[in-house]
Amino acid sequence: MSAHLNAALREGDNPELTEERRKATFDTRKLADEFFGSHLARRRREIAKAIDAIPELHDTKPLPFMTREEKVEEAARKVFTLSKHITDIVDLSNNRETQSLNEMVIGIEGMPISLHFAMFIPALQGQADDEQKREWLDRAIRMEIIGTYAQTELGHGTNLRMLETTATYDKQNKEFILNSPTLTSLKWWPGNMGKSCNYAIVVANLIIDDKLLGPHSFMVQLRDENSHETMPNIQIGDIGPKMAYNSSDNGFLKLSNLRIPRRNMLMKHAKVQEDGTYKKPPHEKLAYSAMVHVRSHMITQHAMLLAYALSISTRYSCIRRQGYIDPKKDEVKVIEYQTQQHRLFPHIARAYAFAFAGTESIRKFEIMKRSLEAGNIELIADLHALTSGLKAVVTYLAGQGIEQARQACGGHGYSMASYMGEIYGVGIAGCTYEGENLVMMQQLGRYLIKAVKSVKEGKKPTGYVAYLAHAGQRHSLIDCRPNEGYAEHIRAFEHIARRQTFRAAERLQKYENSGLSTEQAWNNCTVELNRASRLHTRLFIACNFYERVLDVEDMAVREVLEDLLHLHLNYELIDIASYALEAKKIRPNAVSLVDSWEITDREHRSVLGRRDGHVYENLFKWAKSSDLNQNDVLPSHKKHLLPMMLNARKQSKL
Ligand SMILES: CCCCCCCC/C=C\CCCC(=O)SCCNC(=O)CCNC(=O)[C@H](O)C(C)(C)COP(=O)(O)OP(=O)(O)OC[C@H]1O[C@@H](n2cnc3c(N)ncnc32)[C@H](O)[C@@H]1OP(=O)(O)O
Ligand SMILES: Cc1cc2nc3c(=O)[nH]c(=O)nc-3n(C[C@H](O)[C@H](O)[C@H](O)COP(=O)(O)OP(=O)(O)OC[C@H]3O[C@@H](n4cnc5c(N)ncnc54)[C@H](O)[C@@H]3O)c2cc1C
Repeated sequence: MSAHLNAALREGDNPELTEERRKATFDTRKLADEFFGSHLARRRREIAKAIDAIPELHDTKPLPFMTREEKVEEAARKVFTLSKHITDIVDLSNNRETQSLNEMVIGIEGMPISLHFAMFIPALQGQADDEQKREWLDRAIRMEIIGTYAQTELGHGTNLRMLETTATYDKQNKEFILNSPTLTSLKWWPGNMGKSCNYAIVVANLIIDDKLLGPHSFMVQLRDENSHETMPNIQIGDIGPKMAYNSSDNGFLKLSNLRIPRRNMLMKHAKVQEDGTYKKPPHEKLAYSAMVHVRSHMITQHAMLLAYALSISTRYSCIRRQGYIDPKKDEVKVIEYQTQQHRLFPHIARAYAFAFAGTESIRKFEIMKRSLEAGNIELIADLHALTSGLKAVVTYLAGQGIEQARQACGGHGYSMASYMGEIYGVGIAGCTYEGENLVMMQQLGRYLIKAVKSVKEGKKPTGYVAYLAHAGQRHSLIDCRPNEGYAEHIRAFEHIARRQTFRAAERLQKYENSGLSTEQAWNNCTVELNRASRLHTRLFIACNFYERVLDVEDMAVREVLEDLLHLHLNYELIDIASYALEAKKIRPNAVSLVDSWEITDREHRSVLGRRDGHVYENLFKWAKSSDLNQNDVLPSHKKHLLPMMLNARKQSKL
C-alpha cells in the first residue's frame, strides 16, 4: 500500500520503524475499525486527543516510580479531575468508551471507582427493584456515593454456598442483622473497599426463622457520607500490597451485629416480605448476575492487555538489532529471527481472535439482559457456560502471550521501563478473580456433559454445542484438503473437541456405573472435563474469528486478517510451531498489525513500546529519573549496609 495511507507514519520517528510502516499492505485505521468496531475506534482517537489537551489528566511521573501511597493518590486525583471533564469526553452509558478513557488516563493499575462501575452499578441494575434503583442507582451513576461488590471472604471465595457472613431477618424490627461471626468470614479482597468506598453490596447468607436460604445481596453503608469515617459496627481497611493493581485499595470488612432496614436487601428477584415470607427468584442464580456481567467484559479487556504487551514487544523487536543471520551483513533486527516471529505472531493472531470473541460475549450478554427484562430466563445457562469458558481460556492464554512478549524484549523487558511486569500482573489476576479458572472450566464442563446426554438421547443440541451431534464426519488435520479453505480446519477442530468431550463423558459414566457417588465420579474426571471445556472454548474462539473475517469488506484488511486466521487455526490445531509460510506472510505487516491497535504512548506507559521507536535515549532518561538516583548514597544504605560493611571491615582489622 502507499505509505501516505499508513496513519502511524510520522516525521522524526526512528527510521527502523518507519521502514516497517512503509511495508504495510493495508490501512491501519481500517484494521483498527475491525478490531474495536468502527464507532469505538473513532471514539478512542477522539478521546486520546481530548486527553492530550488536558494536562491535569497526564501522569505526574511514571507509575513504576511511585510508592503505593502516591499511586493511590494519583489515581484519586485523576478520578476527581476526570469527574469535571468526563461528560464532555465520553458517553457515560457506553462501557467500552468509559473503559478506554480510564485506561488511557488512569491506566491498568486500578483506581478508586473500578468496582463502582464494574460491579456495584451492574449489581444494582440487575438485582435492585425499581424503588431501590431510584434510591441508590441514580446516586451511584452521579457518583454521589461510591460502592463496591463485597462477596469473597478470607476463608471462601469460590464456594459461594459456604459464605459465612449472615443476614438474619428480625421480624419485630423489620431489619436484617449482618454479622461476620468468624475470622474466616471477614470480607477480603473487594476492590476499593479498604479506603475509597462508602457503600458496598454485601453478599451474605440469608437466614429467616433459622432457615438458611443461601447467598443474597444487601446494600450496606460503610462510611459516613460527609466525614468518610467508618460507620458504627463496621471494621474496615486495606489488605496491603499485591502482585499488581497497587493503585487499588482492595479491602477487608468485619460486620458486628449491623442492623439494616429490610428494604436494603436487593429485591428485584428474591423478596422478603415484612412478616418474613420469602419469595424465591425465578432463576436460582440471578443473584450471580454481576459476576456474569464482568466475565463477559473481561474478554475484550484481556485482549487489550495482550495487545499492549505485543505492540511493545513487536515495535521494540524492530528497533533492537542483535546478532547476524548472514555474518557478512549487518546485525539484524531481532524480529528477523524465526524464533522471535514464532514467539510473537501466534499471539498477535490470538489478540485479534480474543477481541472478536469478546465483542461477541458482550453482545450475548446484552441480548440475555434484554430477554431477562422481558421475563425470559432461558438464555442464562448458555451465557454462563460461554462466559465461564471464555474467561478462563482467554485470561490464561493472554497471560502466556504477555510473558512471551516480555521475554521477546530480552533484559529490558524485565525493567519496569517496559511496563511488562504490571501488564502481566494485571493480566494474570484475571485467572483468579471472577471465579478461579479451573473452577469456571468445570461450570462449562457441566453444560457440555448435559449436551452429550441429550445427543445420546437422540436429540440435536443447538447453538455452540450443535457440533457435538455431528459424529462420523471427517476430521483429522491430515484430512484437510488444500483448497477447501478454513471450513475444513474448523471441522477438524470440532472433531478434536467432540472426541474429548465424549471421552470425558464416557469416563464419568464409567465411574458412576462403578458405584462412586456423582461428586466423587465428577472429581475423578475433572482433568478430562477441563480439557474438553478448553477445547470447546478454543473452538468457539476460532469459529468466531473465521465468521468475523468473512464479514470484512475492505479487501486489504481482509487479506491480512485471513493471514492471521490461517496462522491462528494452524497454531491452535497443532499447538506447536506454525509453518514458516505463515511467519513469512505476517512479517512485513508486523508493526502495522500492532499499530492498528492504536495504543497511544500515554496509554502504553512503556519506554520500549514508544510509537516513535526512540527507545535507548529514553531508557537513559528513565533511569536518571529514578527516586533512588536523587541521593548519591541512599539513607537506607547509610542506616544498614554501610555500618554492616564498616563493621565487617573493623572486624577484619582486629
Ligand atoms: C465493565 C467490566 C469491566 C471488566 C473489568 C473489571 C476489572 C475489575 C477487577 C476485578 C474484579 C473482581 C471482582 C470479583 O472477583 S467478585 C467475586 C467473584 N467471585 C466468583 O466468581 C466466585 C466463583 N464461584 C461461583 O461463581 C460459584 O460458586 C460457582 C463456582 C459457579 C458454583 O456455584 P453454586 O455452588 O451455587 O452452583 P453449582 O456449581 O452447584 O451449580 C448449580 C447450577 O447453577 C448454575 N450456575 C452457577 N453459576 C451460575 C451463573 N452465574 N449463572 C447461571 N447459572 C449458574 C450451574 O451451571 C448449575 O447449573 P446446572 O444446570 O448444571 O445445575
Ligand atoms: C485482583 C483481585 C481482585 C478481586 N476483587 C474482588 C472483588 O472486588 N470482590 C470480591 O468479592 N472478590 C474479589 N476478589 C476475590 C476473587 O474473586 C477470588 O479470589 C476468586 O473468586 C477465587 O476464589 P478463592 O480465592 O476462594 O480461591 P480458592 O477457591 O481458594 O482457590 C484455590 C485453589 O483451589 C482450587 N479449587 C477451589 N475449589 C475447587 C473446586 N470446587 N474444584 C476444583 N478445584 C477447586 C482452585 O482451582 C485453586 O487452584 C478479587 C481477587 C483478586 C485477585
